[in-house]
Amino acid sequence: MKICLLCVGRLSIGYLREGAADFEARLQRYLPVRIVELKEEKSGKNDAEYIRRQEGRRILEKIPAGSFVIALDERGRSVSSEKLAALLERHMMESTPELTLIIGGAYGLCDEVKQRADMLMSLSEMTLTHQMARLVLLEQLYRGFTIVRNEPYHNR
Ligand SMILES: C[S@@+](CC[C@H](N)C(=O)[O-])C[C@H]1O[C@@H](n2cnc3c(N)ncnc32)[C@H](O)[C@@H]1O
Repeated sequence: MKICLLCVGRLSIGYLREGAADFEARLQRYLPVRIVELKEEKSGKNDAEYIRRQEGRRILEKIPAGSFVIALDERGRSVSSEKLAALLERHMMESTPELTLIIGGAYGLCDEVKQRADMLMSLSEMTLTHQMARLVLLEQLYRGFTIVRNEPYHNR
């Protein structure tokens, strides 16, 4: 199995870039990880729906065929680290070719992307910046694999 992260926007903050690179490198020990950064829509500044739709179009074009799609949304299903680990393990056992996780831009994800997703997942009920969400997600994926492999990282 491979992991693809589709992210609207870049990591412009140094400490988040550094943290994300660290967890991405740790994750690569378990499986190939590809991070695709998509352009943030700059036009239509006061039209959130237009921005979401434009960014949504770019996201939908990049979803790899045959992948299981998880869209990140604060209103999605909240899962514990153990449940995320179980989900990762299940997809590896079922030979899912690719897990695609999507992080939206400043105005979130459009309905078309949410409908395309197989699951909407929340990292917290609180709203994170898309840059913070990327770091938290990478850490949780790494944590998930250490749980699957029973490696020392997650202390319960
Ligand atoms: C600044 S947030 C967008 C907030 C937007 N107002 C909304 O209602 O979705 C940018 C992106 O980060 C991700 N994100 C932020 N907080 C999150 C959370 N608590 N759980 C899951 N994803 C989150 C989502 O993918 C979201 O589209």
